[in-house]
Amino acid sequence: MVSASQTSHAAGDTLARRGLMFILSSPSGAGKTTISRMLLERDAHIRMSVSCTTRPPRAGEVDGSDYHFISQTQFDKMVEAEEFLEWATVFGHSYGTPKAQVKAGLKEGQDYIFDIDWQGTQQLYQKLERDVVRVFLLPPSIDELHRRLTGRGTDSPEVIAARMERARSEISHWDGYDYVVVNDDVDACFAKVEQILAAERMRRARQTGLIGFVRELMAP
Ligand SMILES: Nc1nc2c(ncn2[C@@H]2O[C@H](COP(=O)(O)OP(=O)(O)O)[C@@H](O)[C@H]2O)c(=O)[nH]1
Ligand SMILES: Nc1ncnc2c1ncn2[C@@H]1O[C@H](COP(=O)(O)OP(=O)(O)O)[C@@H](O)[C@H]1O
Repeated sequence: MVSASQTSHAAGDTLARRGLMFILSSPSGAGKTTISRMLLERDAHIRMSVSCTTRPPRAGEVDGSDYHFISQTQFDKMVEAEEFLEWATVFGHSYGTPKAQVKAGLKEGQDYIFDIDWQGTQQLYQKLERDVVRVFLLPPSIDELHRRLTGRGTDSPEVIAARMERARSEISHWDGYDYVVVNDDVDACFAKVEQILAAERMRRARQTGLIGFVRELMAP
């Protein structure tokens, strides 16, 4: 008997696949950054799409890794030159997804995480529907959201108040997403997000190597 590993295509994991755009959105403080970092640490096949922003860096944030921190003038030039896949204004600052890295990577089977808001999600979905997976994280309660924003210790009381103010309107966009996960226990939430990613990677349309493999299986 011939085992799967003896066939020319071996296991399904080795088949060519188009990359996917894994979007994580949530109201500020619900846990997007935490879940993204866990994914990046544990999954060697996914990279972060690093956004440009005009917001000042928070303590501990690294330029080029958390964001590309740029001036409004630089941002406006990039908009003009159509260098963003999408961009939006959030909390009075500009945020945008640079095009260059992602478009080339997807073709080569590279997956990307996008920590972007609902406006950016809509724009990416309109442009690249078949590559996009939209995941929305909810906090277990509004009080817990407030505790997390305060506990993070990165924002002034005024900024926290503005983020809480905006949370309800962000939550109202929950129905523009494919998956909604409540981030109560962080490990349980992460396990669900991992399952979504695993299933989405197996979608037939993404597995570009399947045609040859199936032909081979069906050959007389
Ligand atoms: N549309 C869009 N939104 C972004 C981008 N980068 C970050 N955001 C969103 O901007 C909002 C504010 O982000 P940030 O200031 O880092 O605060 P956070 O919500 O505490 O992570 C969040 O909802 C992010 O998901 C981007 O490139 N495009
Ligand atoms: N499931 C959770 N339980 C308790 N605290 C959490 C959980 N998820 C995230 N946090 C904490 O809440 C704060 C906000 O999380 P963060 O990932 O920065 O949110 P976001 O990126 O959505 O603004 C951080 O201090 C983080 O450590």
